[in-house]
Amino acid sequence: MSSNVQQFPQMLTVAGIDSSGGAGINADVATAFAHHVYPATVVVAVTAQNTYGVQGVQLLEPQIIEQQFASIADDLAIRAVKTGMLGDQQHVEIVAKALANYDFGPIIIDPVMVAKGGAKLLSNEAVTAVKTKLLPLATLVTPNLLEAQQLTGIEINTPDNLVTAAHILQSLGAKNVLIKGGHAIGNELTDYILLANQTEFTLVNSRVDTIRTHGTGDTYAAAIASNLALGYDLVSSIKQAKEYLYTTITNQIIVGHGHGPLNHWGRMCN
Ligand SMILES: Nc1ncnc2c1ncn2[C@@H]1O[C@H](COP(=O)(O)OP(=O)(O)OP(=O)(O)O)[C@@H](O)[C@H]1O
Ligand SMILES: Cc1ncc(COP(=O)(O)O)c(N)n1
Repeated sequence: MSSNVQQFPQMLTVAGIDSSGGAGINADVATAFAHHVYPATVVVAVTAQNTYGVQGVQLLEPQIIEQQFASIADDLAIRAVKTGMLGDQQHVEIVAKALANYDFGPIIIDPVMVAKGGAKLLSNEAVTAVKTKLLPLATLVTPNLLEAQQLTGIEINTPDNLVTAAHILQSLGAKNVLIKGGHAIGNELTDYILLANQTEFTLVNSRVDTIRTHGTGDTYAAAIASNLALGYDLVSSIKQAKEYLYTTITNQIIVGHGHGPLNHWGRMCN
């Protein structure tokens, strides 16, 4: 019998597990596989959640988090990394230290703070650690509007404020900034991107009328990281990720009774 050996680029996600499978590491792994990228995982938190909300959170002990990083760094060839839910200040600091210590390629920081259902996934005290320890490492930071407000301290209620917020995020150390517009009011959603070379662009799409948007932020960042691992430049990685995300939202699947997960088979449906 002949065997078939293949190699796929490897990416790493550092985040929490979602028992309902829709967000966090679960979304990241599904996204990576859909991109033909191999996902490694550092689990920072285990959550009990479903499409109605988050019922429980358990942050893992620092030692096992550090060991996961070391195990991966000793053996795999990671070409891009993304972070998601990190929980509290201590865990943000552990992750920042590991990311500064190991070379996993470009670093995408998705500063997850609150789940769709309103549960807090990052403590208030941890926001300072995200600003001072994680943002300086970020190749790209991908806050939603509320997270961008928290990190910059300014209210984003005009296009000018959005641009100002992106510049503040750069001044905190993030090389490139993507502020997501999913939480805006209205049917036209705009993501604003400010690149390291000071060029800017927007990605605009219409709002799909659905409540099945559990894990959109994770999926977006994981798709960008997957595209970077595949060797695409940052701009095309972002644009392709946005297209991927849109296929997962428009081709809906029914799971649970609340904010259901995305459809990572979406591209196969078109
Ligand atoms: N109903 C929708 N229709 C189309 N696109 C959407 C919809 N909801 C979110 N998106 C897109 O998904 C991306 C992420 O949106 P959002 O701003 O909600 O991020 P997020 O809050 O980090 O996501 P999450 O709530 O999953 O953590 C954005 O590009 C946004 O335009
Ligand atoms: C483990 C984990 N990570 C991230 C999210 C955010 O996703 P959403 O805002 O769609 O609930 C989540 N709910 N759970």
